[in-house]
Amino acid sequence: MTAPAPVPVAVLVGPPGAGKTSVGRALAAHLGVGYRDTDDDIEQTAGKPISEIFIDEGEPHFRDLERAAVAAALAGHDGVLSLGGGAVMDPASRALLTGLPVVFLDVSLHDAVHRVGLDASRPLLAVNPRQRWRELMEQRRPLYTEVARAVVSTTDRTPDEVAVAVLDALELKDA
Ligand SMILES: Nc1ncnc2c1ncn2[C@@H]1O[C@H](COP(=O)(O)OP(=O)(O)O)[C@@H](O)[C@H]1O
Ligand SMILES: O=C(O)C1=C[C@@H](OP(=O)(O)O)[C@@H](O)[C@H](O)C1
Ligand SMILES: [Mg+2]
Repeated sequence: MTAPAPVPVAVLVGPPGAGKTSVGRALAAHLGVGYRDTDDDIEQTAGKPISEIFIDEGEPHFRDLERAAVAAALAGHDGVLSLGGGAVMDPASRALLTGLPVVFLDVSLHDAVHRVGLDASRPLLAVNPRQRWRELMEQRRPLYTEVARAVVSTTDRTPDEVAVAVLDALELKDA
């Protein structure tokens, strides 16, 4: 008999600057489980930072790597998983999220841009970050909402406070 495939205990989605990576680490520590981030997996596969993938091969290539990274992580991780902010744009990735404990980390424009505006490591926000972030969110908010079992705001909260709110939202408090 083959062992059942691992299922992540929580999957975090949301826009850049929502705090997916910071909250994901805090949540994994609270739960005593492993942490995985598809952006880290992509950088490992490519052997270079995301900013360089965008410069050298362009966004479509990054999205191909991201689709593969999401599929691999969802099939092979039983801890906390954070996705890159644009991962939900891919229909195949959205389909893979069906039925999983997905949390949409929401955040105000003000807080997000304060956290990551003009950040060279996020090429999509490298120019005119306020406008770019607003446009990204207009396009993606329905997708984050579609895949999520719960929505948790990270505005005016520390990553630890958000992690506790995620535990609550997913009813993992006694886990
Ligand atoms: N709740 C928070 N309050 C203040 N700063 C935060 C919070 N969450 C994340 N940050 C900071 O914002 C930046 C982006 O956070 P990160 O976790 O990488 O977000 P994401 O993965 O959603 O893009 C980092 O510098 C991080 O330290
Ligand atoms: O929103 C996006 O399209 C992106 C978000 C980034 O991850 P974070 O959401 O963790 O910042 C990273 O995957 C890449 O720069 C593209
Ligand atoms: Mg991140």
